[in-house]
Amino acid sequence: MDAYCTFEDAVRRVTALGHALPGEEVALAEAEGRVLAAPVLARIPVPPFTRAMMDGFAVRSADAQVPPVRLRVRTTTAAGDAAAPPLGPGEAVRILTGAPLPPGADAVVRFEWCDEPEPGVVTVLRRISPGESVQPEGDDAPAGSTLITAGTRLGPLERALAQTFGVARVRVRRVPRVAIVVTGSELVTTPETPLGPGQIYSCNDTLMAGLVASAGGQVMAVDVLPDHPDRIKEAIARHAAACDCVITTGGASAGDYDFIPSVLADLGGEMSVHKVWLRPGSPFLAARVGACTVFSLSGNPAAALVQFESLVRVWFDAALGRPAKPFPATGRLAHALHLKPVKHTRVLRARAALTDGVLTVDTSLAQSSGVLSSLVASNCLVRIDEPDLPAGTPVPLRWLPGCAP
Ligand SMILES: Nc1nc2c(c(=O)[nH]1)N[C@H]1C(S)=C(S)[C@@H](COP(=O)(O)OP(=O)(O)OC[C@H]3O[C@@H](n4cnc5c(N)ncnc54)[C@H](O)[C@@H]3O)O[C@H]1N2
Ligand code: MOO
Repeated sequence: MDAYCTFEDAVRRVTALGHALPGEEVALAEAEGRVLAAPVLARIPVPPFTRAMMDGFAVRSADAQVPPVRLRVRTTTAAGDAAAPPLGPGEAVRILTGAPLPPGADAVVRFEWCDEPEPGVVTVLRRISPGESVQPEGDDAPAGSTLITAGTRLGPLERALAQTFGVARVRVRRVPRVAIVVTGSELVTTPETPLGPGQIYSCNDTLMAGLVASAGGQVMAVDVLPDHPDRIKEAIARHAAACDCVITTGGASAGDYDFIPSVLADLGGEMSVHKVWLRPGSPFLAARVGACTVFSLSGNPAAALVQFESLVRVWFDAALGRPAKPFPATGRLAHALHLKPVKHTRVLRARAALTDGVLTVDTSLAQSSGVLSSLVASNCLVRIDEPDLPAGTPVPLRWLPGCAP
C-alpha cells in the first residue's frame, strides 16, 4: 500500500487499530492518571449521617416558630462524637459543625441567632425552618450511585471523591506500554555535547516521551538511532514484542535514508495508513506488527507533534476505552485566512483566548515545520479544511497538553 488517505480516513483507521486494553484493579492511592475501566460507585451515602452545617444548637424546628423561645440544653455533640439521645419537645443539643444530629432534631440554630442566659438554657431569637443548617444523610449522593463514569482519567479531584465515598480500589485500564524509537544520523541527545558538522540537537525523544505520558501511556524505552536500517529494524522488532505501541520519528518520507516504510514491510507489518493528506505531517505510517501498533511519524518535530495530537492520541483513547475525537472543541478565527489551496487538511498552531465570552483563535504564529519556537507561544491546534475563511469562522480545536483552560 502506498496511497495517501484523507485525514478522516486516517482517523478511522487509527481508531480501528486501538483495542481497549484489559482492566485491572488498583488501590485508589495508586490510581492517579489512570483511566477507569468501570464506573466508580458510592460504597456509602455521603454524608453518612445527617449532620450540622453550622456551630449552634440542634432543635426541633416546631419548637422555634414563635421566638424568642427558651430551650433546655441536654448535652454537647462535636464532630466525631456519636449522635446524642433523641431530643424531646423543648430540648436542644449544643452542636458543632460536622456533628451528627440527635434523632428528633430537624434544624440547627447558629450561635449568632441565640442567647445563652444561664448554663443549660438557650434562647432562640429567630424563627427556624425545618432543615435549616442541616445536611441530610446521602445529600451529596446516596450509596450505590455512579460517582465517576468509565473512561474518565483519575486526577486529584476524582480520587478525593472516590475516597470520601469509601472506595478503596478502582478498576482501571492497563497502561499502554510504549517504546519510542527516534531515528536520524544527525541527532545529538545531550545538549552539553558540542555539535559536529551537520549535527542537530534532537528534540523528538523528549517531545514524544512527554506526549505519551500526557496521553496516559508508559514510556518503556527511548532509543535514539542513526539511519541504519538493520538497527532500526532490530529495535522496532524487539519493542513490538514487548509493547502495545511503538512510535518512531524520522525516516518516514521519501529520502535516501528514509528506511521506515521498508523496515515495517520487512517486519511483516500490516500497513494501515501510509501517507495522509495532512499538513504538516503527511509522511505518517500506522501498521500492526504482531500484536503491537507501530506509528511512524515525521522527523520534523512540528509535524510529529501534529501527527501525535491529531492521530496517535486517537489510538491512546481507543486503547484506554475513551471516546476519541481529534479536535473536540471549537474556536472562532480571530482573522480571515487566505491559504494556498491544497488537498491537505491543515493543522495550524494557534493561540486561543476568551474575548467577550467567545473563544477566539489567533493563527498568526509562524507555521513553518522548521520553526519550533512559535509552538511555545501557541496553546492549541486548529483544523483548517478550506483555503479561504472569513474572521469569525468556527474551526475545530484541540488544546495542547496542559493548555486547556
Ligand atoms: N521528496 C520528498 N521529500 C520530502 C517529503 C516528500 O513527500 N517527498 N516530505 C517532506 C515532509 S512534509 C516532511 S515532514 C519531511 C519528513 O521526513 P522524514 O519523516 O523522513 O524525517 P527526516 O527526513 O528524518 O527529518 C526531517 C527534519 O526533521 C529533523 N529531525 C529529525 N529528527 C529530529 C529530532 N529527533 N529532533 C529534531 N529534529 C529532527 C531532521 O534533521 C530534518 O531536518 O520530509 C520532507 N521531505
Ligand atoms: O508535512 Mo511535513 O510534515 O510539513 O513538514
